[in-house]
Amino acid sequence: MKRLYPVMLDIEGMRCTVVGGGPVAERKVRGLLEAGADVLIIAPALTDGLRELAEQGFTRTEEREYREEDLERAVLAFAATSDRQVNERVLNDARRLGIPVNAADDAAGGSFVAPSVVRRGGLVLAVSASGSSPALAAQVAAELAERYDDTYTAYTEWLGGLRELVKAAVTDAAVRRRLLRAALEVPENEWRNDTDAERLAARVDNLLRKLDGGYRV
Ligand SMILES: C[C@@]1(CC(=O)O)C2=NC(=C\c3[nH]c(c(CCC(=O)O)c3CC(=O)O)Cc3[nH]c(c(CC(=O)O)c3CCC(=O)O)/C=C3\N/C(=C\2)[C@@H](CCC(=O)O)[C@]3(C)CC(=O)O)/[C@H]1CCC(=O)O
Ligand SMILES: NC(=O)c1ccc[n+]([C@@H]2O[C@H](COP(=O)([O-])OP(=O)(O)OC[C@H]3O[C@@H](n4cnc5c(N)ncnc54)[C@H](O)[C@@H]3O)[C@@H](O)[C@H]2O)c1
Repeated sequence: MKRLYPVMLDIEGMRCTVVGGGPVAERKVRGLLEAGADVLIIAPALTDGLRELAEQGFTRTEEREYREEDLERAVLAFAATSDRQVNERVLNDARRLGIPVNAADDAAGGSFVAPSVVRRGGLVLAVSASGSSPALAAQVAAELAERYDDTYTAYTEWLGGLRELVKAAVTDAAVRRRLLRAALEVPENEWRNDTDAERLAARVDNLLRKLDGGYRV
């Protein structure tokens, strides 16, 4: 089994080429669109879902067989056809061009695998079994989706706003760290009230005062 290195890529506005137009390609395309990618789909036949996305202008689509030029300017490539030889060509072309490539039909053949993903605003949970069991990855992600409900969308936003303030106001790194950890103890009924900049600033002040030693900015 490969030892994989996880990353969270910023692909907003960047060209990602998906070769194939079946249900597997559709799943990849939807994930790419959630990250704001500029998706190009190459396939002679498309699922209804992919056709709809193209008609609504969310993707560019070429209804034909793959050729190497399709990878031009791509930052990511996906080989998701049902034809092993075509997928192999996509893998080789992408490698030659230095583009990271996903092989939907071969866990070991690509340069990255697609994890199962749960999004809660800024909180993104990605689960992989490194190709050994996509079903397990999906099951664990479903469990996480229950554990981390939609509350985490607003919670992550609150934490992000608070952290910006703290980074600007607290110069001591050790204090900053303790404060940001203490922020995780603030109960939901309290952080929900921090609806404007003034209340958020008061929260930072309050957390600072509660730290050992009564440190204040
Ligand atoms: C996570 C997820 C993300 C996504 O696709 O976006 C994903 N597969 C999902 C579902 C799924 N895929 C398959 C089943 C049937 C049950 C089973 O076989 O287990 C189910 C379950 C279902 O459908 O319920 C069959 C399958 N998958 C691969 C092969 C080829 C091979 O193994 O060689 C075959 C055999 C095909 C055949 O038999 O012909 C290959 C890959 N699938 C991966 C990802 C990568 C490794 C991920 C990892 O292990 O961490 C990897 C290597 C390549 C890649 O695509 O990146 C998505 C769940 C999304 C969600 O629901 O959240
Ligand atoms: N990674 C995964 O999660 C996963 C899950 C199940 C299956 N698979 C694998 O992924 C493959 C694709 O699955 P699917 O269910 O989407 O298949 P599918 O048969 O529904 O679709 C295959 C697609 O490939 C396109 N295609 C064929 N030749 C092409 C070419 N020369 N150029 C461009 N496009 C071409 C077809 O037009 C079609 O859109 C399967 O063969 C299987 O090996 C992967």
